[in-house]
Amino acid sequence: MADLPRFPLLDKQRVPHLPPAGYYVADFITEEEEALLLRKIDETPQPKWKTVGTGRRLQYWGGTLSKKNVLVPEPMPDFLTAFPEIIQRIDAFLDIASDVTDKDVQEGKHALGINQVLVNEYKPGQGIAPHEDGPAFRPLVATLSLGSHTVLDLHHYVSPTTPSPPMVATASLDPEGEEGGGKAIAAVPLGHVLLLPRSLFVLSGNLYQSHLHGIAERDKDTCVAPGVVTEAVAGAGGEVKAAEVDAGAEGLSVAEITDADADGGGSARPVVVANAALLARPDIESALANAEGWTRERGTRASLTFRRAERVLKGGAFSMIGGRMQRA
Ligand SMILES: O=C(O)CCC(=O)C(=O)O
Ligand SMILES: [Fe+2]
Repeated sequence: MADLPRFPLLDKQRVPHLPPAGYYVADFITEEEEALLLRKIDETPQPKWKTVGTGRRLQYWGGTLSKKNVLVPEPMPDFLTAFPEIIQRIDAFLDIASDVTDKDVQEGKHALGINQVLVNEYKPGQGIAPHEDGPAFRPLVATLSLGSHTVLDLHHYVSPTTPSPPMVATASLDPEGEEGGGKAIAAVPLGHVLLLPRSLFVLSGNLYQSHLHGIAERDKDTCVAPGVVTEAVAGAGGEVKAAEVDAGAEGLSVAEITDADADGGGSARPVVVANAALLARPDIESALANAEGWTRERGTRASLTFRRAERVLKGGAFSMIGGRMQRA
């Protein structure tokens, strides 16, 4: 697909204060479906798991990329295609919400067209270094959160020639967080999104292609809504800094608390969550509107990231034998 589809029906779910575009959909699945998916993920045999970074575990379904960024396909498991039929549901949801035509869909041209699912499991204190998912995938991914909330941080690059650049960190361009990429990123994220269990977060376009995302290694999070002046901030002399967001024509800015993310570990200094108004949880939304904010310990969270590798290895000398792609 040459152009990325637009999502007119998701306007109300568009996360404000962020470059285009992130969409937050609360309660995409039921608690029963969440429990079933968590059980199936947990039951996955040991060899399917890979441990990376600080102990985070992950699984790939649908195949992995070759060195040339071509997906070597493998069948999807029943728990992602049959019960719950979560892959079809996310594709249908994105098709309906987008400007993709019925004819396109009948011809198999979906807005996303999921062909790979990445499962990450995070224990409290675990995260994922800021990274890009990269050009091998369509710049449209959907992530389902299970088991616990987390806070997703969105980061931007800074030019090394910027006069007095802000504190910088080195980006890891490897989604498994094991290789340093070398490009300078701003030390303070440009925004945060609170991901509650059962929500679907859609990351697309500029936000996918020109920014990074990551999860800080914390045991608990304290979050506030945009515009709330917290005690921590007031105590620090009201140091609320407006981090200019490089949002192209939109020219947005996000209130950002100085150093809110600089200290990891168990710290729970407040982060401003851009999707505070989209959570569909009045109790959490009212806590976010208070100076004390909403504080919650992280539990074990599993996320499923649904994406489309643009290039897929076709038949030829290979075929599906015994459930795996093998030389025929
Ligand atoms: O767990 C998440 O929400 C993000 C996972 C992610 O960014 C990745 O694995 O590429
Ligand atoms: Fe990612």
